[in-house]
Amino acid sequence: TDQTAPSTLTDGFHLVIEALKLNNISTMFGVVGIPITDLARLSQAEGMRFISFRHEQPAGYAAAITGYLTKTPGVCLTTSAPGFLNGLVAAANANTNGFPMILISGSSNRAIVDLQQGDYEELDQMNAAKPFVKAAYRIDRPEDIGTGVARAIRTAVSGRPGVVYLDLPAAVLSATVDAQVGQASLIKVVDAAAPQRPTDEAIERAVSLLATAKHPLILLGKGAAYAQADSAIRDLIEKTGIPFLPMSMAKGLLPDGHPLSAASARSLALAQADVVLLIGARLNWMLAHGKAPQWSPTAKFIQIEANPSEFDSNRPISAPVPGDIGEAVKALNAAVASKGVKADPAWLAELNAKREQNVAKMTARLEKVTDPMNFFTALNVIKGVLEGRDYYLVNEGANTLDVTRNVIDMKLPRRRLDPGSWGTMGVGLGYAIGAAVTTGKPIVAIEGDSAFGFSGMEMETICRYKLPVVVIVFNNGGIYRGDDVNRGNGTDPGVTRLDASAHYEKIIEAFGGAGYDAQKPEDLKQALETALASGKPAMINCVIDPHVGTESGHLSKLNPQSAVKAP
Ligand SMILES: Cc1ncc(Cn2c(C)c(CCOP(=O)(O)OP(=O)(O)O)sc2=O)c(N)n1
Ligand SMILES: [Mg+2]
Repeated sequence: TDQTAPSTLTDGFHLVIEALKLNNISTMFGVVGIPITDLARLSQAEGMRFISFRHEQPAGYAAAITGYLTKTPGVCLTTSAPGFLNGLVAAANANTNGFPMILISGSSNRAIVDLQQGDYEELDQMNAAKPFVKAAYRIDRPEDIGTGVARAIRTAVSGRPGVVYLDLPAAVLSATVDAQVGQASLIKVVDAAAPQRPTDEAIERAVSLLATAKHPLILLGKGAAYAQADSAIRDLIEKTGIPFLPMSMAKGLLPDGHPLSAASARSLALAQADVVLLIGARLNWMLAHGKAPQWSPTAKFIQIEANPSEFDSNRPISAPVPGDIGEAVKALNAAVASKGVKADPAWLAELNAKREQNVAKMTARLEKVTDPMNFFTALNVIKGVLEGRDYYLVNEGANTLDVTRNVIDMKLPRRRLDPGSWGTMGVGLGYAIGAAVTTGKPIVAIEGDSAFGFSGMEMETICRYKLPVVVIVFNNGGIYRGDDVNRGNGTDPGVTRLDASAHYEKIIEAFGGAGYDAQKPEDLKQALETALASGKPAMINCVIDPHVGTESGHLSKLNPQSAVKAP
C-alpha cells in the first residue's frame, strides 16, 4: 500500500492511529505480522509506543494490566488467526477480571472467509471472540473506524469494565478515504465511564443493615482497587471502625497490618461476620461462594456492583447497591456519619486475639532459617529488602503465590498484580512489562519456576526495552514441589517435575541482563539489593527446597503400581 497517501486522502491505518491518539491511548502491545505490521510501524511514526513481544498472550496481559492501572483500555494488536487466538486467551482472562482492554486483530478477506475458500489465516475471528469478551465489533469501512474505536473504548470502561474485540480486515486498513471525511469521522469519547449513582433507597437500606450488625465486615475486591476511590474507602472503614478483608489485588488499599485489617484472622472473620459489605468483590470460588462452613448461614450481604445481574449469584443480597463504587462509597460515608454507625470494639478485639496468634505463628516460620531455603526463609529475605521501597509486585505460582501473598505486605493500592480470578499462570512477565511501561516504576516479579516458564521468552523483551524489572524465580524443581515420585512408565520423570538444577539466571545473560544464582539467604539478599540498585533488568535463580510446598487439588495417592519410585 502507498503509505504516503496524497494529502487529500487518508487510509485505514492512519485513521486507527488518529482515533486511538484522540482518546489518549498512546501505547499498543503486540506481535506484528500480516496485515498489521505497517499499523504498528505507522503508530510509532505518529508518536505512539508499540511494545513488540515474543508471544501475543503476554502482550495481551500487558494491555490488560495497563487497563487495570490506568482505567483507560490497554490495547493489544495482533495478526490474524493464530495471533488473534493467542491474544484471545489474555482477552478472556482480562474480561473475567474486569480489566478494560481492547484486542485489535487484523483479519482476512471477508468474502473469502465467509465462503470458506481458504484465505491466508482464514478464521471468523469476530464470532470466535464473542463468547469470551464483553463485545466484539468488526469494522468494514474506513469511515467507520472512528465509531468502532469510540464504541470499543466506551464499552470497555463503562459499567463493569471488560474486553472488546475489534476486528480489522486487511482491506479496511489499506482502503483510502477523503482526508476531511476521515478526520470528521473520528470521535473523542465524552465521559466514557460516567459514574452511575446508586439510589438513596439503596444507600438507606445498606446503612440500616450495617447499623444492626454485631460482627460487620467490609470485603475489598480488585474492583475496589480498580475504582481508585482510595480515600473514600479508607474513610468508610476508619470512621466506622468496621474490620476489612482485602482480596489479593486489593491489598494495599489500606496498608497491610492496618489495625482494622482482618487479613490475619480471615477464617474467623468470614465465619463470624453477620453483615458483610462487598466492595468490588464477587462471592466466587475464592470466597467459597459465600457458603457455609466458611460463612455463617445467617450472614446478610450488602453488595456494591456495577453489573446488577451479579446480585444473588451465590447468596441472596439483602441490600444491593447498583452503581459506581466511588459514588456508592461516598454516599455510604455520608449516611453512616449521619446515623453514627460504629462497629462494636469487642468484635475487633476478638479478631485481634486471633490475629496475634496467627502473626506469632507466621513470625516463627519466617525467622526459622532453613538450608536449602524454604518459601518462608526466602520471602523473609525479600520482605526485608523491599521494606520501605516504592515498587510494583508481580506474583504467580502456587506455593510461590500463596506464601508471597501472606508474607509480603502491601502499603499502597494497586501495587500487587497477580493471577486473579482464574489463577492464570503466565500473566507475570506480561504484567511486569505492562506495569513498567505504564508507570516507569521498579517491578519485582516473584515467579514459581513453572509459572515463569509460560512466558519466559519475554525476558528478551524486558531486556530489549531496558525495563526496571527484577524477576526472582523460586526454583523448587517442580509444579507445586520438586519431588514427585509418581512416574507413569518408570522412565519419564513425575508429571509435576521440572529441572531443580536449572540455572534460570543464565537466560537473561543471553540478552545482556544481570543474572544471579541464590542458593543461600545471603546470596538472595545481595542479589536483590544489587539488582534493584541497578534499575536494570535482572534475574535471580532462587533455589528452594524441592521437598516443601503443598500440591493443590490432587488425588491423595495414585494406585500403588503407578507410584514408581523416582531414580
Ligand atoms: C494457564 C495455566 N495452566 C496451568 C495451570 C495449573 N497450575 C500450574 C501449572 C501452576 C504452577 C505451580 O508451580 P510453580 O512452580 O509456578 O509454583 P510452586 O512450585 O511454587 O507451587 S499453579 C496452577 O494452578 C494454571 N493455573 N494456569
Ligand atoms: Mg515450582
